[in-house]
Amino acid sequence: MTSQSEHGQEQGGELIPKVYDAELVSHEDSEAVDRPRGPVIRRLAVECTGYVLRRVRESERTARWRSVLAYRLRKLPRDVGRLLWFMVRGHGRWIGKAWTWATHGDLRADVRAARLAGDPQARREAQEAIRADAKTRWAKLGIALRRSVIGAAVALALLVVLALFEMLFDRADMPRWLVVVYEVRDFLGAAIRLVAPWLLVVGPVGWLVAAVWEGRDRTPGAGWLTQPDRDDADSWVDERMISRALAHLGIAPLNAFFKDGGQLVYLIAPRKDGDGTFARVRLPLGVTAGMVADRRDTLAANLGRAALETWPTKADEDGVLDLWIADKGSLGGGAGDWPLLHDGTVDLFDGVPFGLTQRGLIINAPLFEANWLIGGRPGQGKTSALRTLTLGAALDSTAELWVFVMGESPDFEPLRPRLTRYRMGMDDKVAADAVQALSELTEEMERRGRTLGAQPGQPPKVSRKLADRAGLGLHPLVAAIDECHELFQHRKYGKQAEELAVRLIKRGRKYGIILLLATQSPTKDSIPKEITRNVSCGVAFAVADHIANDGLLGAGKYRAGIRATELRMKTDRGTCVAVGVTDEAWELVRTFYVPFEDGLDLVSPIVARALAQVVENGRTITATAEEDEAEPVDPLADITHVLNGEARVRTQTVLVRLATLNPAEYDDWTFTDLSAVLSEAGAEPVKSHGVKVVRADAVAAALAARARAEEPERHGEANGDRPGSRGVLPNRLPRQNPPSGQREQGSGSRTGKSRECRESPANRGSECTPPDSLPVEDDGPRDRGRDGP
Ligand SMILES: Nc1ncnc2c1ncn2[C@@H]1O[C@H](COP(=O)(O)OP(=O)(O)OP(=O)(O)O)[C@@H](O)[C@H]1O
Repeated sequence: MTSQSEHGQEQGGELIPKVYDAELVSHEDSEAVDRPRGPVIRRLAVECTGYVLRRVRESERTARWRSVLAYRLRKLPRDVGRLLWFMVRGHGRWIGKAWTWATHGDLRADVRAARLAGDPQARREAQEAIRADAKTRWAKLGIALRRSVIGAAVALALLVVLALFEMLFDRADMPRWLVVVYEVRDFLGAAIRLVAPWLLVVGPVGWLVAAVWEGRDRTPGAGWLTQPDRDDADSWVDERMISRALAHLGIAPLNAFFKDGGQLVYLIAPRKDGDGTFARVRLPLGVTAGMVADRRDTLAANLGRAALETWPTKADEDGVLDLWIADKGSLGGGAGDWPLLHDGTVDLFDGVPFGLTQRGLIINAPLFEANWLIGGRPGQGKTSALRTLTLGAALDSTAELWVFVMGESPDFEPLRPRLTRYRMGMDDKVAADAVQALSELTEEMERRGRTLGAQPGQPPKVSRKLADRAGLGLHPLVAAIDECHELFQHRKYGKQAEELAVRLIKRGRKYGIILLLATQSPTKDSIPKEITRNVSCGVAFAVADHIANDGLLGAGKYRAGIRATELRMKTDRGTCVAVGVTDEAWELVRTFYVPFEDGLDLVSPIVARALAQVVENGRTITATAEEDEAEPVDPLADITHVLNGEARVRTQTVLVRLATLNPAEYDDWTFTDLSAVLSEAGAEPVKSHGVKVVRADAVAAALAARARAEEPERHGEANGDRPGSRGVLPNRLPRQNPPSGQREQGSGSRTGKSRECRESPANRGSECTPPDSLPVEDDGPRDRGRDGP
């Protein structure tokens, strides 16, 4: 029991402690009480300090201000000297202004000008203006003085009366309003006593600050106050630098603007943008972005940059300047390795890695729903760029690729196994095949239109899903034509090629037909205007003039400062100006380069990968990419053929027969052409019965002599590289010409190599040649090779 009363009561078998004194506390307070106090406070302090320190350290602004502060401390002596100089100059300017005011300097200048101009009327008026001004000035001064004296006298009289009244009467006996007046007087007196000593200090300081302000540097901007001494000072561009550079361009309205103390409005203050600085400036009245772009060299020099590193272009309005300035030297060096060099695939609907922008970002160039026009002076990287795009397309296993090279160049040889059509050469046959291909592409476009229309929901364009359905034949079809000016300027096929290409460019995009054109010569004659107008992606490597520039990039681009004329031959090889490849108005692109030259072939492994992908994805493509190369036209052999075993045939008849045999080649032949070929071979036409005839024995002798002459040449070729070839071709390079045996048969017939037959735009609906077929007689399109994957 005793123990129960001391320790508590027992309830239900449990001992309840006895409470002698207590206080009601909340749950939180009780928790706080329960926790040991010391560690909590310490932890809180540590956490707070850590948070503050982190914020301080992380804050970019703090870092910047620290750097500015350190810079200013280092520059303190120079700044103090500068401020002193401003103060002196400020006083000087005030004195100058006071002197001008006091002596009516501006009006006197008018008098002087009138005297010099010999205009007595203007002079008299200016002198009268001085007199009137002086009179008004003194009158105003008199009024101000009078008002001040009267005011001071009234105030003094009031104070004296108040003082006397206070001497005579006690304030307690005064009426309330009078007490208030005394209180106001006392308050004002106290305030003046308090402020006066401060005024003695603040007054002179304010005076000095005003003098410094008056004497401040009035050149544009005020960056000197904040610009820190940075490690990357070379890259540092600020408003002051830009304003100063613009102020010294020699553009009259800009000069006047700055002379009058104008300050430019920066719609976007200079900010880091990739490997450079970007700013957007509203230009003053009378100045356009084009005027600044015209003085790009001076602007670049003023900014301490190369012209290529300075890009003044028009923003949305003519009066707004977009200025991008590269960090010094950042545009040197190539774009690095192509991201798909060693692995990776492409979805053509997403684009192909093409190069690095000036901002250092990779451009995934759009291919689907796009057409490209690539151009520039020789040897600047057009073909390589075209090849990179085609290689990218090859890595999309659904894409079908056609390539036409209108010149003797092996740049696309390694791609051959992946190409559905490939023609290369300078002869008319390649041009004829290219036109044929364009014509078939337009037919294919119509077919695709019908196929799309038959799909549920009538989709307006090909989608990835539709392209993947092999049965529909809506896969991406990329047709690349290198040196396309040769085609568009072709005396026979040029016009037709132009019409077909324009139709394809205008309408083929949504059907997955993509045209890539590259040219050395982007003039208005070589590249039809309609093509320039309608291609979505324009790429200009170094070009010679504004005509070529706008021919590739679109009208008005040169004017707007988007200029590939600034790119230097050789130095800027591989760098181009491109429009339409990103959402930006233009890009300066360092293109990726996949080498195929000097024995280094990195293209073939990619093609091998592409082929493997095609097989892996269940598409059918065989290594029979070697198209049946057309046998080069052999006029001598053709003449023998049309002589038909007759001993003599009239030249007129030979010409008619030749035109029937091969209209593409001989349709426009005249006697001169025939005679030239025969004379060169030593079988010139002779006169017989008053008409010119071709003698069969002379032609046969000429053919035999040629065969004898060619024999050692062929042996020589077998033992070494062919002269004039660019780059080293892979071993598996297919034969370009038919075997000599076939040539000697000289019948003018064409040979068709073995190939597999699958459905393709080219052969869809037509009969296929069985594998290992014998020479075919047909003269129609001969490169109906294997289909697209
Ligand atoms: N992006 C690049 N980076 C580095 N070098 C390049 C690049 N593109 C091209 N080159 C170099 O320039 C050379 C010429 O390139 P390419 O054949 O593509 O020029 P082109 O403009 O097509 O010339 P042409 O008009 O004579 O056909 C290449 O062999 C290569 O050495």
